[in-house]
Formats: sequence, structure tokens, C-alpha cells
Amino acid sequence: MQVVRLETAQCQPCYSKTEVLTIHKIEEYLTQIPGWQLDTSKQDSPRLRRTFTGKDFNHCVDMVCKIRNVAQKENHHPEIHLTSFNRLEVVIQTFAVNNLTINDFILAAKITTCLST
Ligand SMILES: C[C@H](O)[C@H](O)[C@H]1CNC2=NC(N)=NC(=O)C2=N1
Repeated sequence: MQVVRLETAQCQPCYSKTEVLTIHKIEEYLTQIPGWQLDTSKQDSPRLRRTFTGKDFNHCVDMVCKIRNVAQKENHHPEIHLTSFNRLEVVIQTFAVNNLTINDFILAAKITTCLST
């Protein structure tokens, strides 16, 4: 069975018919994005969530700009919350289906990479 490498995959345009991931696939893909949590607090609307701590506010805004570049390139976009002077919360879901698709995991993997350089 061919395993998708999220880091090198590309997001595909998504719409109402985009495949929603099974919990099995979610758990499989979660192993490739350590540090990200599965947020099931909203009924039937799972999301990926991760909090990044910056050195200071400037650093957090720099991180927002890096995420912006990745999201624009992939045409798949996260929610970004500056929750404190040095804390950045990123939440990812496929809005078209109010659920998780592979695009969300690809974006999470690329956000992790762009913030680790
Ligand atoms: C065609 C293209 O896939 C859509 O406009 C994109 C844009 N960015 C998106 N981002 C997210 N998170 N979910 C979407 O459904 C979505 N749709």
C-alpha cells in the first residue's frame, strides 16, 4: 500500500465532493505530523491544531508571514490566532466540507517545515 509523504505532496483544489478522511487515515497521517493535535471539540467537525511559541511578538508575526506564503502556494488556508504576545495558534480544516481531508495534513506538514527553518 503506497504511503503518501505529506511533506512532498501538493494540495488539490477542494469542493463539496472532496474525500473526507476516515479516522483510520487521520490516525495514520497524524504520525507524520508530530506536534499537531486532533481537535474533536466541535461535533462532527474535526480539526488539526498546534500552538507555536515565538521569541516575541515580532517573531510570531514573522511566523504568520511564513505560513501565509505556504498557504498561498498550496491554495489551502489555516486559521491563525495570535493568542498572546508570543503565542501563535494554528487550526486547520477543509472549509468546503467542515471536516479533515488530506489537504489539511499536507498543509500542516509544510507549516511545520517552514517554521523549522
Ligand atoms: C479551490 C480551492 O481549493 C478553494 O478555494 C480553497 C481555498 N482554501 C481553502 N482552505 C481551507 N482550509 N479549506 C478549503 O476548503 C479551501 N478551499
